[in-house]
Amino acid sequence: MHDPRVIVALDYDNKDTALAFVDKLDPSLCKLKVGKEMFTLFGPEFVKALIAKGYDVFLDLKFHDIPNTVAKACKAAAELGVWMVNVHASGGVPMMQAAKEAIATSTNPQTKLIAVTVLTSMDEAQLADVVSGVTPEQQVLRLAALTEKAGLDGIVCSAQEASALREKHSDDFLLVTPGIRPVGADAGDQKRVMTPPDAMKAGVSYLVMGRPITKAEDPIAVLKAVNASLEG
Ligand SMILES: O=C(O)c1cc(=O)[nH]c(=O)n1[C@@H]1O[C@H](COP(=O)(O)O)[C@@H](O)[C@H]1O
Repeated sequence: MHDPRVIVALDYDNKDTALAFVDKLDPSLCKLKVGKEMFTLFGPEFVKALIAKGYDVFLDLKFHDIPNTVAKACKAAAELGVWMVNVHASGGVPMMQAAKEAIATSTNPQTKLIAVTVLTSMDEAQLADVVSGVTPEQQVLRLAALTEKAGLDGIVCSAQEASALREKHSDDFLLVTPGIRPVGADAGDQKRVMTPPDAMKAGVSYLVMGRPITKAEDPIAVLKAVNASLEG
């Protein structure tokens, strides 16, 4: 079956607005991401409603805590029936391994587990405030190696790091990239950005896009244009 490459970030504060948008889509056009805002407002029932409509749902709660806590949270997330969940790679290998093992013993063991490396909103200066002496690309490569060692399915990174990552990781290691901006779109708080076709050419697996689609006058038209731009 056709596997859509775009994951639309449903970052709405209103369930009806989100569902009105989703009702104009179909699961062949995109996957859907539910993040901290919508999950906090509308909870697991909202996630289950999207899954019931046939969508692959990425539950983006970016868990980062001690291994036992993250493992239990990941198991609970997998048991909602989501397609993918994520943790922060900087939580370390034991935390990531515990999360992977917990998903494997859940009722939905095929749930994909990926780890966030360096947030796409961070540039070199911001990263230097947190960890000195490394560029974003070096830090992403380091955390990607840890993630692979822990046996996860892939990482969240920016498309700017994708070609360097593909030199070290095979095509089945998922690179999921937010910070995707079509030419001329407002970057907002994103710092490490790339256009959809350039991201695909760099070796990305899935593109996460929020505001360039959800804030557009005609979101469906923008999504279809992005999909068409990936086919070339
Ligand atoms: O894990 C994520 O999805 C994520 C990681 C990251 O490094 N950067 C990032 O922007 N995201 C998410 O990706 C989405 C990007 O949305 P837009 O900037 O509106 O396209 C948001 O929902 C973020 O929470």
